[in-house]
Amino acid sequence: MKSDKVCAIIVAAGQGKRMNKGYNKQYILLGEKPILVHTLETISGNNNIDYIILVVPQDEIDYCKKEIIEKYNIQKVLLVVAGGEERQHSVYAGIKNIDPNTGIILIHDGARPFTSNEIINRSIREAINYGAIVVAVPVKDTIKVVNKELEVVNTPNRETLWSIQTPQVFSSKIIKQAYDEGIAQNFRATDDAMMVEAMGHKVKIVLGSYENIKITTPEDIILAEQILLRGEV
Ligand SMILES: Nc1ccn([C@@H]2O[C@H](COP(=O)(O)OP(=O)(O)OP(=O)(O)O)[C@@H](O)[C@H]2O)c(=O)n1
Ligand SMILES: C[C@](O)(CO)[C@H](O)COP(=O)(O)O
Repeated sequence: MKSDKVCAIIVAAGQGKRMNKGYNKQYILLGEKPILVHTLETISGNNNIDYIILVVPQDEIDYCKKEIIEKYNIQKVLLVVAGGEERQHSVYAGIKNIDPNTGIILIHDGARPFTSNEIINRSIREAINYGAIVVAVPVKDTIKVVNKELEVVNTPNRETLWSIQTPQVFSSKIIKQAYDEGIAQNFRATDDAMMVEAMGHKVKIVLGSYENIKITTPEDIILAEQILLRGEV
């Protein structure tokens, strides 16, 4: 029996509040397809990924099965499960449902439709070697740390700063242990690597792409339309 399956957990159980649409941002059409369909097509089309667990809000499970997976004929989705209050609870819902023969878990935001096969393949390869990787790009702006009064506290050296994206890819043993411990301790993490860092395991950066944006606020849609057009040329 194959004991090194690669699982992709796609977290799409947020509410898209900052998009302010009145419905979940992942159903906004980019070109002719919802954002979530673009994401799922890239992930399911990747030959290194064996199966997908899709995490969505409890009351959107049936809608996603019918209007996303069936309608757009998305392959490899083994389960659609309900997410939780914060992103980390949604990821954990996915982790708890993996096939026991899974060796690698790739975690990706449903709201990042422009990852690529090249990034996915490279990140899986590095995770096999290293155990824990995050895709990221160097920050372009100068970043300042400020206090509650908005006074500048310090300016970190930009060469040490990277903007973190997904996919984030891990050996299943490492990420499972990190999430079991982190959730039990109510540790708050805005990405998956933070959970692994908290357990003392090193995490390595894999170079991503400035096009691998997370669609968060309305102006991201304008940028996303342009990225999509460029990809279709
Ligand atoms: N409880 C949550 C919160 C977020 N996510 C997912 O995590 C990814 C990154 O989150 P973000 O872009 O911040 O999405 P939302 O939480 O939906 O946005 P907002 O904070 O504006 O409501 C998204 O694919 C989102 O669906 C999730 O699965 N479960
Ligand atoms: C995981 C993530 O995509 C890394 O940039 C991001 O932190 C998730 O977004 P959120 O706004 O924190 O939910």
